[in-house]
Amino acid sequence: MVEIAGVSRVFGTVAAVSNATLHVDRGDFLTVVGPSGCGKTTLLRMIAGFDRPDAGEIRIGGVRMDRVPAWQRSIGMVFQKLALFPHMTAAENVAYPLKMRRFDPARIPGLVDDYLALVRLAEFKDRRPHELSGGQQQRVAIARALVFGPDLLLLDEPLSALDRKLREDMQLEFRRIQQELGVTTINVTHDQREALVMSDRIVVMEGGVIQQADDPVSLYRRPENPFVARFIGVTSMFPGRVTAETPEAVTVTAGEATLKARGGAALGAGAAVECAIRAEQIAIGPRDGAPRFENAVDGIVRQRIFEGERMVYAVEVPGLGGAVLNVFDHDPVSHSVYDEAQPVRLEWAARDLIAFPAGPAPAVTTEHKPTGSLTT
Ligand SMILES: Nc1ncnc2c1ncn2[C@@H]1O[C@H](COP(=O)(O)OP(=O)(O)OP(=O)(O)O)[C@@H](O)[C@H]1O
Repeated sequence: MVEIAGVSRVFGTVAAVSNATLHVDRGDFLTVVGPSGCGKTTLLRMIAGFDRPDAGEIRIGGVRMDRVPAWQRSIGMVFQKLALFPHMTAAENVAYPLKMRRFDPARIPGLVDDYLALVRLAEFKDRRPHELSGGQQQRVAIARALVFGPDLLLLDEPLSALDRKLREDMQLEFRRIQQELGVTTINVTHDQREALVMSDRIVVMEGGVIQQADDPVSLYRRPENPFVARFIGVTSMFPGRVTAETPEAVTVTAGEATLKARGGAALGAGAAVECAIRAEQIAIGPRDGAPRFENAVDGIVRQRIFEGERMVYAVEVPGLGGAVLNVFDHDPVSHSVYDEAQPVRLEWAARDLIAFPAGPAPAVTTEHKPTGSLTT
């Protein structure tokens, strides 16, 4: 449905987007996620037609977009700053794009009612924006973006102005509507949770470069470089060196510890590595407990935070050069609780420790489902 091939955009000396290649299947919800300044809005603006690539090409529905102006593209948009017309009712706001596109006036009231019902605002149709809550206003914006049946929906941080509870409700609401209509959607956000909750596929960007594109579970399970490992989930990192390697497992020395890590990376004995371990994969227990996993290190609790559904520990590990590892205990009610300054043992399975080659992340552009090459 959307094909982006080798797209670059440079502003002066800033490479906002570098050689981005990705595709979005019809009906998919794709989220571009990355920290502030990573280039995600620039990419979205080029898809919308508000800006043009310096190199590469964008196709929507098989058609090259080079000479198609924004207003001729069949795209609905919802942005963080809502552009609802304050003097119009919800129904008039939703009718607006239909009037602009010269829909048959006899069809307009029915379409407006259908789309207000879709976003569960049927009984609010006569209210003006200031008479609606933030979430309700956002629903009007969604109805207005979709009512004319666009081929593509673009979302640019549409939920970031909402408070947390409302934002989480609206994430599910967006997903419900998107699945009900089957509209192809590209969303940009800096919020990794939002990306995981809403998307069929996620593209992680950093420094204008696509770092990884994958479905949410694969991205979480198999980050391809330290940036993705750190950005998605809560991950602790520490340096090490490979001492032995088989296809199944890598043996790493890190500080005074010898650890087993997930295999398959073909690093080679002697390679310097960055080790990554997720907070929820680490088990915390007493130092004299029976061993449970291949890897074990002794540490001292430096911080403990009770978040209700989980306990969050920061544990200093002198044997790992003083690295501080984040640990989640997701059953803090039935498990023992450890105090600050208390000695503990941390354990985790070999399959959960990832050894990445040390050094700058390679500029990889990976696609889980590769498409054929594009021809002009
Ligand atoms: N019109 C412009 N002129 C000059 N530089 C720009 C312009 N637009 C974007 N940039 C630069 O390009 C880079 C990418 O910007 P972009 O807005 O795409 O990032 P972003 O990931 O959307 O960030 P944020 O989450 O903060 O909106 C940044 O370094 C930004 O300063």
